[in-house]
Amino acid sequence: MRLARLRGAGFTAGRPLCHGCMSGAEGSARAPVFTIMSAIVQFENVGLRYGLDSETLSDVSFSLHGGGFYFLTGASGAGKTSLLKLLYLAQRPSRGVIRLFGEDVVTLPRKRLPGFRRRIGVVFQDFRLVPHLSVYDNIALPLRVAGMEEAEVDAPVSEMLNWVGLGDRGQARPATLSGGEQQRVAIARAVIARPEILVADEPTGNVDADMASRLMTLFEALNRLGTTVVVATHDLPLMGQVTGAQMMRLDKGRLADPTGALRYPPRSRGSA
Ligand SMILES: Nc1ncnc2c1ncn2[C@@H]1O[C@H](COP(=O)(O)OP(=O)(O)OP(=O)(O)O)[C@@H](O)[C@H]1O
Repeated sequence: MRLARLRGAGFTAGRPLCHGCMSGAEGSARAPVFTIMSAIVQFENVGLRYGLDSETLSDVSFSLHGGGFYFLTGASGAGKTSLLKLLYLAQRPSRGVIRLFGEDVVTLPRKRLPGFRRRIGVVFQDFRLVPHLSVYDNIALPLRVAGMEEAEVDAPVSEMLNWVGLGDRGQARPATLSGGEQQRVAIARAVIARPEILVADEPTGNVDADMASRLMTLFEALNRLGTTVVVATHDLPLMGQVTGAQMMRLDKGRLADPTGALRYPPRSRGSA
């Protein structure tokens, strides 16, 4: 079923995610082809406390809609990574309600969590590549976990390697790559299986401005195919690059707008 979903989304050999999306050839001004749908993520009065410390996140309430593109911003230590961890189910909140895909995931039995996690692609701030696997095998991992037949793995992986500019590094081990190259492998691995939600924590922190812009174009291409994208970043110009994207700002663990209302980033063409 998963494979059928990947195929349905166009991920078959010879049928790329997006011709030229890494070169910007598609152009970010093109209208999204995917209509924004009902709430896919809902936080209601969520609080998070690590141990006996005071709350890292307090009274966080917001809704994200299927097919949307969202940025999460805020100063260092504001709680961005903590919020994303709640979103990709690496952490349970201390209080409040979190619904993903319409289901309450706070009270969900543990055995059901992996099924939810598989629907979410994550670009971790510290990459978390598997050190003993090649770059190629790291990127192929989600397809293999999803049960894709080996004969079908090569085309999308090779294509993804080229998109992130690592076509000649497929057999390298992660430790032999630069930080920026490892980050691109982490992004390729997160997006290759077309997750329903993509969560990326500072995904452009280690790459130059040109590569950051190209990676954002890749995220936009994925978003146009229906993936809801959530990116934590400090990079305001990058936020303004994505047409129609909205942003939330965290300030010392609280949303700057406690109602959860979203804003358009400065310089976004969608903010007019
Ligand atoms: N596992 C943990 N145990 C205890 N405290 C933690 C843990 N993880 C984060 N914190 C604390 O929570 C606060 C928010 O951290 P978090 O990493 O979520 O912020 P951030 O906005 O992502 O910061 P940055 O932009 O620097 O990555 C910090 O004070 C941090 O020390």
